[in-house]
This record gives sequence, C-alpha cells and structure tokens, in this order.
Amino acid sequence: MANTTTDDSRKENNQDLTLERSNASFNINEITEIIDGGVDKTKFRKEMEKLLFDDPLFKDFYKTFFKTRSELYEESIARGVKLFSLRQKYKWTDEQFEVIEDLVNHLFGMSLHFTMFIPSLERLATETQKAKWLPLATNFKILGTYAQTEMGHGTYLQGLETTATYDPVTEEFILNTPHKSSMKWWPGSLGKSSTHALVQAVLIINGKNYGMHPFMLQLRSLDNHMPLPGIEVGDIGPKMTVNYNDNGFLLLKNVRIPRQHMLMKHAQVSSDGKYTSSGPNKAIYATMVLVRVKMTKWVHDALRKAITTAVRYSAVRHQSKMDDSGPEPQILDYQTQQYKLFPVLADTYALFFMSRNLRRQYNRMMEDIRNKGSYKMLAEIHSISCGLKGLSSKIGIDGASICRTACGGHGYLMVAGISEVLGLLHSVVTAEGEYTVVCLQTARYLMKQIAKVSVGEVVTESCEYLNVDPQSFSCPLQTPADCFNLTFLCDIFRNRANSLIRSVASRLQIAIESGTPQHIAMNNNLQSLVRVAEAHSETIMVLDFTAAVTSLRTSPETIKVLTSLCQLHALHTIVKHAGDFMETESVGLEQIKWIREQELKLLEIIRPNAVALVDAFDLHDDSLGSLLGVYDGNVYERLYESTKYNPMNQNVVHPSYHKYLKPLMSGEMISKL
Ligand SMILES: CCCCCCCCCCCCCCCCCC(=O)SCCNC(=O)CCNC(=O)[C@H](O)C(C)(C)COP(=O)(O)OP(=O)(O)OC[C@H]1O[C@@H](n2cnc3c(N)ncnc32)[C@H](O)[C@@H]1OP(=O)(O)O
Ligand SMILES: Cc1cc2nc3c(=O)[nH]c(=O)nc-3n(C[C@H](O)[C@H](O)[C@H](O)COP(=O)(O)OP(=O)(O)OC[C@H]3O[C@@H](n4cnc5c(N)ncnc54)[C@H](O)[C@@H]3O)c2cc1C
Repeated sequence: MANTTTDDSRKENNQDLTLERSNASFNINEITEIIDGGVDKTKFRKEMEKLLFDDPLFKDFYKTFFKTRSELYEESIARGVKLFSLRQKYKWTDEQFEVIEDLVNHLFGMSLHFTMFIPSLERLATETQKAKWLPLATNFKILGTYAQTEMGHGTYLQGLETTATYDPVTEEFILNTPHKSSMKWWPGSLGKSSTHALVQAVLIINGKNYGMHPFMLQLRSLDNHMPLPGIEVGDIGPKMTVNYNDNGFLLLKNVRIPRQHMLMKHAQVSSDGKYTSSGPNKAIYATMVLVRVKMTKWVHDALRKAITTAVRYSAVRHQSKMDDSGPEPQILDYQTQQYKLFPVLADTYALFFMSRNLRRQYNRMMEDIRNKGSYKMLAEIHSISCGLKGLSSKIGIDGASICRTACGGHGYLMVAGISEVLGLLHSVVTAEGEYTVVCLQTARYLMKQIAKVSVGEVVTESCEYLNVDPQSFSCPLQTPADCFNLTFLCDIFRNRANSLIRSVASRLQIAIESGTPQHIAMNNNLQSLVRVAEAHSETIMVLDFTAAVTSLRTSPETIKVLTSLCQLHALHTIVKHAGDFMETESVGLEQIKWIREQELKLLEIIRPNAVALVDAFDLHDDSLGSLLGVYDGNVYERLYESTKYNPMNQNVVHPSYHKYLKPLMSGEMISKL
C-alpha cells in the first residue's frame, strides 16, 4: 500500500480536498509550527517521520487491526526495541522521545520504562540509588514497570495490601501479596516483558504500618527471563484496546529484597529499623502527577487524529441531495455535520493550548523542587492536573465518539482508525486516577481555597477569580455581537465556576453546622463537587485558549481563524452546560438564544478553513492510522486495497464451509442428529 508523506511528494488526487486546500485563508505552516513549538521542532518531527515510516516496522498502521494478540505483542516489542536503540544512538531527549511516542501512537512495547519507571527512580530514589539504577535503566540492562494497582484497590491507595515487612536481622524487606485481592493487577509491560518493577507496598516495621512506600524489585532472571523464586507473574488478558501491551498480574510470596531496595529519597528505614521521613508526605505520588500532566497532551494527540479523519472524510464523501437539481453535496456542507465536527475541532485546539500551559507550569514546579527544594506549587499543580486530566479525557471520548458516528458506516471499521483512538481515550479516562476520583481531588482543593477567601487569606493563581463576589457580577453580553468578545466570555466562565464553588461550599457548611456528619455531608454533595471541578477546569481551558490566541505573534489571518475556534470552544461549552450558566446568572435566557445563533454563524466562518485546520496538525498518514483520513483523500481505493491484506480473504473459500456449511446444506448434519 502506497502511503503519502507530509512533504511535497504528497499525492493530491481527490478533487474535493484540492479545492478545499486552495480555499484556505491562512498559511497552515504557521499553525503547524506553533503546535510543534517552532521551526526546528517541525524539522525534527519531519526527519523522524522519514526515519520511522521508511521502516516497514512502523508503516501501514492499519495492518495492526488484523493481528492476533500474540502477533501484536511481538510486533510491539520489536518496535520498542527499535525505538529504544534509536533513542540511544541519536541521544534523543525526553522531549524528543515524546514526539516519537505520538508519531507511533504509543504502540510499542515497554513504553512504561520511560513513562513511569525511570521518572519514578528520578523522583523517588536517593542520589546513591540513582547512581546505581539509572545507568542500568537508561542502557536497557534492566527493563522496568510501575506496579501500584492491585486486584482489590486502584483508587484508594491507603487500602493497598501488598506488604513490605522489615527484618532487621537480615536487613531485608519481605514482600508478600497475602490475599487474592492484594495481587498487583494492571501494570503495563509487567506480564511478559519487565525484568524489574517499582512496587508500591505497605511498609511494616515491628508490626507498625507506615503506609504505601516504593520498592525496587527484580522480577526475572537477567540470564533466562524466568521469574525469580516466590514470584508469579503473567498477562491479565484481552482488553478494550492496547492489546499489544502485556498488562500484568504479580503475586509475591516471601520475596526478600535488601534494605537498600526501598526508594529512600522521601522516607528512610535505618538498618536497625528506625523510620524517618523528609519532604511532603505525598511526594511518593510524584510520578502520578507527571503522567496526568502528560495525559492532557495525549488526549490532544488522540483527538486530532479522530478529527482529521472525520473532517477530511466529510470533505470527500458525497451523500443525498439538498436540492433535487443539484449534485450530491459534500457531507461537510450539511449544517448538522458542521455542528458535530467543528466544536470538536475547536476543543482539539483548546486541548493543545491548555496542555502546553499545564506542562510549562509543571516544569516550573519541578525547577522549584530541584533548585530550591520547594514543594510550594505541588498542591496547586496536583489539583489542576487532576481536573484537567479528567476533563480532557471526557472531551476526548465525547469528541472521538462524535467523529466516529460522523463517518457513518465506514467510521465503524477498525481501519477508519477512530475506534482505536476511542479505546485509547477510554484507557486515559480510567488509568492514572479514575475520572470522578481525580475531579474530587480538584474539588477538595477548591473547597480549601474558598475557605481561605472567607477568612481573607490569599488564594493561589488558578483560583484568583474566587476573590470576586458573584453578587457584583452582571452579564456583560449586551448585544449578540458581544458573544464573540473573549474577555466577556472569560468573565462568564469565571463567574459560573465561582458561584458553583461558593454554593456547594455553603451547602456543605450548613449541613455540617446543623449536625450532619462530615462524611455524609460530603457524600450528599459528591455530584456537585464533581460539577465544580468540571466548571473550574473548563474555565482554565477557556482562559488558556484565550491567553494563547491574544498573545500570538503570527499573521492576522492565522490569529483570526484561531480566534474563531476559541470563540466556538467557549460558546459551545456554554451551550452544553446552559443550565449551569443560567442557574448561576452568568447569562440570561436572552443571551443563551444569542449564543446559539452566534455558534451557528461561527460554523459558516470556519467552514472554508476546516480542511486546512486539520491539515495544520500535519499528521503523516502512517501516524494517522486511518484509511478514511488519508491525505490524498482516495478513501474508496484504500478501503478496497485493505481487503487484499485481510487474513479472512486469504482463502477464496473459508475452511469452515467444508466443515459446517456444506454438511448443513447437503442435509448431512441434520441426518446425524
Ligand atoms: C492515538 C494517539 C495517541 C495518544 C493517546 C495515548 C494513549 C496511550 C495509551 C496508554 C495507556 C495508558 C498507560 C498509562 C499508565 C497508567 C499508569 C497507572 O495507572 S499507575 C496507577 C495510577 N493510580 C492512581 O492514579 C491512583 C489514584 N488514587 C490516588 O491518587 C489517591 O489515592 C487519591 C489522590 C485518590 C487519594 O489519596 P489519599 O492518600 O487517600 O489522599 P487524600 O484524598 O486523603 O488527600 C490527602 C492529601 O494529599 C494530596 N494529594 C493526593 N494526591 C496527591 C498527589 N499526587 N500529589 C500531591 N498531593 C496529593 C491531597 O490533595 C490532599 O491534600 P490536603 O487536602 O490534605 O492538603
Ligand atoms: C489501560 C490501563 C493501564 C493501566 N496501567 C497501570 C499501570 O501501569 N500501573 C498501575 O499500577 N496501574 C495501572 N492501571 C490501573 C489504574 O490506575 C486503575 O485502574 C485506576 O486508577 C482506577 O482504579 P480502580 O480500577 O480501582 O477503579 P475503582 O476505584 O474501582 O472505580 C470504579 C468506580 O468506583 C468509583 N469510585 C471509587 N472510589 C470512589 C470515591 N472515593 N468516590 C466516588 N467514587 C469512587 C469510581 O468513580 C468508578 O466509577 C491501568 C489501568 C488501565 C485501564
């Protein structure tokens, strides 16, 4: 199968797409460079595309859909080994490797080695431990995973049951998973690949429980890959997606490890069993914060694949008639199709600017920790990243589902690529903190911030809007045209979040003051707490998108088109939650009517640039992984060609005909009964 590339050798055979591209009002390279982070980074990405997609191992992503689990696993290991070797050879940085992870859709074995195992060592190990294990890990002498979740507990970390009991006589920890519910269950690359795991276990010294702590455990022999004594390990079985990954289970029976194998940066156990700790007690959760931050960008990466497919396909697909005398229109010309897809396109851009800002804030926090030993920003970054990880995964799932249905029947095919994206997004909404659970972490923080406001204390930057009294707010939208004013829209979002936070805080306070036990008062308000976390996170997204488009240094045409997307993102979010915005008097009934009308106007404004706006993501066909979304638009040819590769078509007559259908049709089967 010929694949197009992202350079000038692209074949632009489909006339509709050629026309769409010639109609664009802006230069797509300007947006591509913003997304890549500059011309040099665009150049690097393109070089990497050449390097990877000239290699049959990474080409023709759609072929993975025809493979068995074992084939998928083996191929993913081959890909992982190739990528790790290339990383070593070219000395790619972490940032460069993240670009490559996205290009190959995270489809390679041992991805957790760089996503969680090494970052955990960097964050949780002492300098001596780092000097010992990091060179082994970065040179692939050991391959590691992050083993925290158990069969019985993933969310409630205080409920973990794996124990690490200190034995001062031998100066060892004895690791056990005492019950079925205690076995580790889910860690990526655990089942068949990893030689080592960072195991989170409950530390016990002299019968006293010190809670969850991290331990370095060797799982398999470095000579023959056999599990070491006392260790049972395997694959947990087929999943909704990521079936190339050997997510695993792990049982431990009296496995002894040296005292020095507890990662002791934040808490230490001396040889005689004395426990000491330093730094904040949640510092051992550090790797989870990093991955949640990264996940917001993964959602953007995933959703841009779905929306690129759906918009390009909608430009080449013709169906039905608007007018009996005219030709069948492109389905992208139906207002309903635009109303499905353009808000998703706007959300995809919103996710990009939000995740970029979140990563910058995270990097600032890490600099503070490294340079000043200051964890001041941790609580705020934890709260923001929890809410945004949750919200982005939800936007991703909703958006990709819309893209799938917007592609009609063909969208249901695996080779359309959207089901795969949707499955990946379902893993993101659950892994690294389940949706509701992470939202509740954000809400917990917001409740503390509003309590500070009530006693005149200073709140953190993300919550500054809480300093305003909602009573003093009046809706700034005086005319329909005001609905395009981003400053007004930001104020409306701030007011809605502010009012909702205050309202649930006040309900909680009244309930508790009137004698309702705190846990019951909380449970009676859990749904409202999730809602305030969503409102706060949606506000951050609108503020980040607005700040980005109003500070862009690029051509007026590019700013104009991105501004329209920002307006659509904000207006569509208001329409989705019209009840909230009206209940908090952030807008009135009249304004909701205007917003709905202006939203439809934006569809018309965006329509001529729709294809260019997805082209600006500059996704290589082998990265896009969709036969419906190919750059040249030759969708029907690609679909037909894919049937030649399909293993079901390798025999003209399938063996089951001779085994079952023929005996039925000849009457032989019935006569045997
Ligand atoms: C096609 C394109 C491609 C793109 C798509 C890519 C897709 C890729 C596909 C790959 C698949 C995904 C693989 C990803 C790997 C996933 C790995 C995992 O899940 S690993 C497993 C992940 N597992 C999970 O995520 C487990 C989720 N559960 C938890 O994190 C916790 O149990 C908890 C947070 C819910 C509660 O914890 P608990 O100890 O009971 O805490 P309390 O509630 O009592 O709060 C006490 C205080 O602590 C504070 N605080 C809390 N956390 C943090 C923090 N991180 N930091 C700082 N502070 C924190 C909190 O604010 C509070 O402060 P204060 O108010 O007192 O001041
Ligand atoms: C693809 C994938 C990869 C993974 N990779 C890893 C890995 O590499 N390493 C690892 O250690 N783990 C991994 N996990 C496990 C993952 O982190 C957990 O599954 C996740 O944190 C959710 O926890 P849970 O399964 O216990 O869900 P549960 O907590 O059992 O969630 C079930 C329901 O209960 C609700 N619920 C639970 N607690 C509360 C509460 N306090 N308040 C309100 N509602 C609540 C939830 O909202 C949800 O609706 C992976 C999971 C997946 C799907």
